[in-house]
Amino acid sequence: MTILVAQPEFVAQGENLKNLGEETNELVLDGGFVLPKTAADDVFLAPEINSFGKAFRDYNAESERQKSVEEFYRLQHINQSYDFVKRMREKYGKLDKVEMSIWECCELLNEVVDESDPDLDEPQIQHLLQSAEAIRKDYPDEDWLHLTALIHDLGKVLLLPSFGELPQWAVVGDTFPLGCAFDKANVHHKYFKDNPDFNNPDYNTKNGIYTEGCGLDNVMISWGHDDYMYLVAKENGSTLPSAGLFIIRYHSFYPLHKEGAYTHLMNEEDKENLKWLHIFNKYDLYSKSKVLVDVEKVKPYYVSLIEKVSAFLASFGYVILYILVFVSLKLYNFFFLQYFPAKLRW
Ligand SMILES: O[C@H]1[C@H](O)[C@@H](O)[C@H](O)[C@@H](O)[C@H]1O
Ligand SMILES: [Fe+2]
Ligand SMILES: [Fe+2]
Repeated sequence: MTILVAQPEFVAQGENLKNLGEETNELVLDGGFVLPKTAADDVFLAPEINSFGKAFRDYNAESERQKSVEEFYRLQHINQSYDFVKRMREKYGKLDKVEMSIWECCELLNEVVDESDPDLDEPQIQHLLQSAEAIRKDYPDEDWLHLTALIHDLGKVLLLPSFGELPQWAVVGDTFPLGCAFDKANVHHKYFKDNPDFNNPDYNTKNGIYTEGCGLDNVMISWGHDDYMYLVAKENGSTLPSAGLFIIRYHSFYPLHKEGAYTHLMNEEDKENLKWLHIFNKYDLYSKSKVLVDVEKVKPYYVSLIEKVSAFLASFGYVILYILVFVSLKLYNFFFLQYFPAKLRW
């Protein structure tokens, strides 16, 4: 298995489904997750209803849960302003909270439930494993994708006391850019009218402070678990391919990846990476289920994925390290730094 991928090659979905084998149109219900079973099937067949008996991401459904989700978006839309995001980026950019491994952090999500999500009210460690297990089945060789799924929502630890105990509106929910007009494609768009940026003439035009094609890297996106995890990955020197980092950073940016809004801000690299995000999104969304993953059962696989190269280092020892350090620092990175160091600064 290749473990060091500079940038994974994009394979059209039908191609990738070949490994599912059988030439049948039958659907397989697997822990609530429906997979298409034919190699000829180019179209991903997603489950039609979530575990509450509603359509996925139906923000207008009549239910108690939907009322609290709407209240969540009211608060989020009012409070996430350009200045707020700027302050959060500065504050959390210091990475002075704690030091812990990826798996330790996953376990903290046992305590976290996402109030913005109409499709899942299970502890978030379940969501990490449900999405990672689902994507692993269809893409068995793309270990960077398994790891990306495992960590994509880890930033939700921001809700916990040792990470600053931010309110839900500052951690979860769909994301959107600040510094330009709020697009109608955002769910519950009406609540933006009470956002301090709404009437700011610098911010309320289509491009606002940005230029067309400037690249999402240069855009201030609402603060939350996506940007925080991206920052942690980046600052800890993660060697995940750029598509993995893109998925982590923009997976909640539904107005863009689902509705096609704000695409004028993307550059060429963003467009390439978006193809992988589209694939990832199906697993992120449709794996949400009441059928829980047995954490202890799958733990060895994910722990070994996180630790992969440390084992390599231990077996070859310092002699090789000594030689390689002198050959080139790049080679050192290539052979010894897996996607993440053992302990991360958060
Ligand atoms: O409610 C959900 C949840 O917070 C997810 O983690 C996020 O990625 C989605 O965009 C959002 O709709
Ligand atoms: Fe998320
Ligand atoms: Fe997710």
